[in-house]
Amino acid sequence: MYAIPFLDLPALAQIRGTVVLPGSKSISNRVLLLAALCEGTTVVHDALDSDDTRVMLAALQQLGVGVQVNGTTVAITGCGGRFAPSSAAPAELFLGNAGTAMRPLAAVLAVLGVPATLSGVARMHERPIGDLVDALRQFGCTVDYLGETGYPPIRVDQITENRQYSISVKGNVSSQFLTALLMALPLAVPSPDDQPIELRVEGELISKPYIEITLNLLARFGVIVRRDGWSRFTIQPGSRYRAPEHVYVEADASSASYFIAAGALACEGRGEDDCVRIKGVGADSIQGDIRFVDAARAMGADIRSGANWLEIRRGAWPLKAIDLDCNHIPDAAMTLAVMALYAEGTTVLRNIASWRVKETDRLSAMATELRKLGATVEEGGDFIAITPPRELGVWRAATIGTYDDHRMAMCFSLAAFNPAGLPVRILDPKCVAKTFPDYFEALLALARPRGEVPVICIDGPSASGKGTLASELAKRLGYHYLDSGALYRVTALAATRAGLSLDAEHEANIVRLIQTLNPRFDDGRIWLNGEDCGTAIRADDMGGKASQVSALPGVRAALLDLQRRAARLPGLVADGRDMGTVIFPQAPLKVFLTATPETRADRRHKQLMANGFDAKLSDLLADLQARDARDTQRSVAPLKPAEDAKPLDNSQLGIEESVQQVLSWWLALQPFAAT
Ligand SMILES: Nc1ncnc2c1ncn2[C@@H]1O[C@H](COP(=O)(O)OP(=O)(O)O)[C@@H](O)[C@H]1O
Ligand SMILES: Nc1ccn([C@H]2C[C@H](O)[C@@H](COP(=O)(O)OP(=O)(O)O)O2)c(=O)n1
Repeated sequence: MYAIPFLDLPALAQIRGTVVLPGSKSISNRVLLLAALCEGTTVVHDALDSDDTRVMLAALQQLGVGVQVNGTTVAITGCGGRFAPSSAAPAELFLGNAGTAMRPLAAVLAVLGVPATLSGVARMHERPIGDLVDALRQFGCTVDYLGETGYPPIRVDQITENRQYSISVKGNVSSQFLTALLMALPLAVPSPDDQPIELRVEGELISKPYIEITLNLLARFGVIVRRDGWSRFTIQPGSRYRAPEHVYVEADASSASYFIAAGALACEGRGEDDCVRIKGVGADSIQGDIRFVDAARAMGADIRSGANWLEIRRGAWPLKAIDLDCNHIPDAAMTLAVMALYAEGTTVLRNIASWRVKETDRLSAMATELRKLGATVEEGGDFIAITPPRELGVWRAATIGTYDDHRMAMCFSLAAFNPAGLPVRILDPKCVAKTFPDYFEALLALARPRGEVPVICIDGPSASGKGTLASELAKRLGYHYLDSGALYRVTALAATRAGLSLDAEHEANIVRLIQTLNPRFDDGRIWLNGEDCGTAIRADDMGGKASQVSALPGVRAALLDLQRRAARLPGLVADGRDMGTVIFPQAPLKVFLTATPETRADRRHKQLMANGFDAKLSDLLADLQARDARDTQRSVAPLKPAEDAKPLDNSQLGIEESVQQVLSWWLALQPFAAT
């Protein structure tokens, strides 16, 4: 996950490969709650691990439900409808911004009469719950507003006897209200002698497919609800939830929409494997958003599907504009809005008033951000009409606001396929954690850049602070980091261990040795054939040895490809001696970092001491000067600034000042207009 203020996506050209999507949020949270209401244990497989499922699990634990998480497998030991919070005081449940937790939990607790308060983040307190509360009150439930009437936070308490068995609920604001009632009310009629409960939907029911998911899952847990059209549902007496032992969660169909769209935009392949392949969700899906497939086909996508897979290629190009009632796919419809940027003509998405009460006012947010890219957008009460930029010159490199809305962030990543070849800046990319924490990693693993992957080179002499600066820049930009010196150090370590002298006579053997080495860098650690060799290569004498092997032309050639392959999306910061001159000569920013020899020797001394190595300052100074001499005077790829490198002497600068300087150089090179 990219927990950084912004992520710059370089212009993307193509996409192909297989993606395994995380589990569906809607199914995961329903299944977790239903399992909690059963007697016995249900093992939920392939569950989504995200912000919204975490708040659900935390709430269930607070209510005394047994929860055991092992990756994406969650074992829930239910309470058979009798929650047992650990303390006698009302449970205080914090539900973040998860509508799929707030609404059903509120209903279940109210129907069971379990005293509790339910709250969330500020946006959750702006998302309506009044229609649900009105329905619950008809059934004798006690629900009070703790803030503004009609919105969370709320408090539920003991249920009263004053109940009706024919309850009306409005269907036009959020289908989650009906879902919540359908999940909660069976708890009230466990005996065959109970009265049936009739639920009447007033007004048009929106997002019907989500109700189908609910009914489907209720049946999986042993409760059959009778449905008459979409306006009357009957909860039968004798309803009891039964643990199905194992439940498999489908991959999220809404998350699939981004990869379906990306394939339609940028997978021109025709070969068997030359496609975007989505695993875990397909034609047999119970999720409403699978119908996004039809909408994407209508826009021109070439899609094949099996029971639980999809294969996507570009079909018609440019895409075809559509005019579509999107009431059945409110979430995935956002993806259509961004696909509209690539269509001929104006795309109109209708009947999407519910966008206004989602994670943010999605109608207004979508219109604002699409306009930043150069599109012409008309925003109505319940529709949006999008006309793409007229010509290439109208596209703009935009800084996309994401409004703490995962779908805004994911949708707008698709703008990186723009024909103008412009990058896209996504603000607060970590908001995808709501449903798909590794979304950007998954996208970037399959996408190819339109041009070169952006690279920042930091070259300079030993102990000038290259590694510190480069790794910090990488962290802040969400880029990969290449510590090229570590490759020479690993080579020196392996050659020394193999008893090879580090000279020209043994060059061929050292080169052969490199071919067998399999260094792996992960999370700041360096693995060599399964051994964590991070400490060994930092030993006092290993810098000098690395410098010796690095003077051998064969060694440099053998390590060349390995270094270039490190340039992966979304970008790379590389440090070494010849990053700017030899390895990445096309890099848009090259920095030549220096500091006086005394400063550098002093830094290295402190660093070694802090790491538990003993070293004498005067020896270090002498070693460093010898190394400078060898690195600058060798025949191949000597240490020297690239012609277009920016010099930075950080003798008098702190680490943060150096980072800020280079960041400001980098940001000044980007085409984003200030927003
Ligand atoms: N600008 C700076 N000011 C003070 N100390 C620094 C600065 N940059 C780096 N250092 C410190 O100097 C030491 C050597 O830095 P390092 O990044 O390992 O250098 P290099 O990769 O160039 O050999 C580290 O302990 C680091 O914390
Ligand atoms: N791109 C590179 C990186 C390092 N080297 C060589 C030269 C250096 O003296 C050694 C060790 O590099 P490293 O960056 O780890 O050394 P310092 O941390 O700067 O002391 O490797 C190189 O020749 N080319």
